[in-house]
Amino acid sequence: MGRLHLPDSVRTVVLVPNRKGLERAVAAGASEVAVFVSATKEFAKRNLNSTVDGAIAAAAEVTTAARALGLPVRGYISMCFGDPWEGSVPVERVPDIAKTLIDSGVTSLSLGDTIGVGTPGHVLALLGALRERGIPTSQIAMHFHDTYGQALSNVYASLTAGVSEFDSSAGGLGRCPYAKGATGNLATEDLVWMLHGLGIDTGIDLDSLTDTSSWMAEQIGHSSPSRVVTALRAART
Ligand SMILES: CC(C)(COP(=O)([O-])OP(=O)([O-])OC[C@H]1O[C@@H](n2cnc3c(N)ncnc32)[C@H](O)[C@@H]1OP(=O)([O-])[O-])[C@@H](O)C(=O)NCCC(=O)NCCSC(=O)C[C@@](C)(O)CC(=O)[O-]
Repeated sequence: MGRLHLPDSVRTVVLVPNRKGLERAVAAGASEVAVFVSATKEFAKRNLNSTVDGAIAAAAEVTTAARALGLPVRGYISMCFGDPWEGSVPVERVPDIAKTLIDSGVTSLSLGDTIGVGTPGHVLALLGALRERGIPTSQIAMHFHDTYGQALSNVYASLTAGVSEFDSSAGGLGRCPYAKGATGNLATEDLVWMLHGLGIDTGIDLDSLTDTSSWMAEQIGHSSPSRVVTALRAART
């Protein structure tokens, strides 16, 4: 992070698994930190070398310390929809974890469809269950992967339920190396194209973003899975 020269308008949110991570993020100048837990036992073990409850306890400890420093904290819950080893994750499993994170002081939640198996019906059922638990959509971001091609539909369903914050990655690059079968996050370009089509101003220059993610894809040696990047590049030839 020390080598990034970012404008003040850019928020750097750093995933931290424990106090050591928090200390390193603060030293690097992070403007926000994110703790991350799992709705499934197997991923808690593989991703955090912990149990579901152990990871939540560690996240609560980091949250308390981060909040004492005045840092916003986002609480990620992975595997909210399905898990490669445990299969479909029942809706009722997530609200308790979400409520515990909120009660521990996180300023917002991000519900992860880590392996991209979620569908709009499941998204609406999950957001409804959280609303019934008293967790407003204003505190919820959604984190979709596009493994089954459902990410944009899931965003649209989330928008209809009142969610206005979504995670995505430039060019759809990046994936979680600890989740078997996980593909890249929802591509920012695909998300922005849809949002602009809905008349939602993102402030993002799609052509510049496409240039950047095309350059990134070249640096890491694999093409961007983003349909919009592919289409915009083809339209320029
Ligand atoms: C949590 C641990 C460390 C437990 O791993 P562990 O082995 O149980 O931890 P440990 O306390 O025994 O430490 C092992 C070594 O790591 C060091 N260590 C310990 N902590 C840190 C730290 N923060 N920064 C740097 N070094 C650290 C520690 O100092 C020690 O070093 P040694 O003494 O052996 O030289 C490990 O399981 C881990 O790093 N997990 C995170 C893996 C990861 O980055 N996963 C991807 C995150 S993205 C994601 O989860 C999905 C999400 C959130 O994006 C949304 C979604 O799609 O679901």
